[in-house]
Amino acid sequence: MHHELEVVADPDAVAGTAAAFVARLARACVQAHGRFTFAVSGGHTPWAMFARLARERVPWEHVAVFQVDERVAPDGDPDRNLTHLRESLGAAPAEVIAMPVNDTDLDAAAAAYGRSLPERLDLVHLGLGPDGHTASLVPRDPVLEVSDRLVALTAPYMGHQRMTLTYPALARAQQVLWRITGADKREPLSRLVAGDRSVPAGRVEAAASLVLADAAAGQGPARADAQSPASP
Ligand SMILES: O=C1O[C@H](COP(=O)(O)O)[C@@H](O)[C@H](O)[C@H]1O
Repeated sequence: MHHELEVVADPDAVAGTAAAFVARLARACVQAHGRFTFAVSGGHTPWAMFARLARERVPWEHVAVFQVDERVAPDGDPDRNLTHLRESLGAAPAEVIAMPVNDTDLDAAAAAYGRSLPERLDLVHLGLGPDGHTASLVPRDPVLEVSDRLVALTAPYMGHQRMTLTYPALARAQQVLWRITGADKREPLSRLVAGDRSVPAGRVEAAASLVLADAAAGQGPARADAQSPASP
């Protein structure tokens, strides 16, 4: 698929540009159809963007936040994406639809989460691992081949089993926003924008894709690719 790439100076500029993009899209979607459906990824780097987003003009009472992926770990665990998401959103009155990773029957829980997803996700926010993973679509895991479910479980990866949206769920995105920082992402970023399907991120399909990267990640071959202003 085609990715628009915008390279900005540093992680702070990525966070600010991404937050402004999300806020503009949220306002436009709420004005157009009364709701903004937003799926968010986890990891270590998104939270600066969410802290900035909390200061933007967003119609939070009309925002539904879904999770892109989650570690199977207890509520409040520092490894849970939800823990950081809730902290970052603070008092923003968004509806958060958490992945049910504490259910005893995780397969049934994943299927139930799949049923809760809307037909259309206005925005899916994704990160990129140094190994080319995105969401919890991790290299060599059978989850990469799941085509009949919207939500699935992985084998243990970096300390935890994960629940993740699958490629068919990500394909419900009207817009994907990738937020990529750091020199360790340079190689996978090059592969992503080149459409290299040998890395998990390269297999994501969606209606539109904007890649926001800092200079450390966006140097090299990726930098020569298309650049465009970040507006929805
Ligand atoms: O494990 C994960 O890592 C990726 C990348 O995280 P980042 O902090 O390096 O951007 C993330 O997108 C995914 O949601 C997460 O579970």
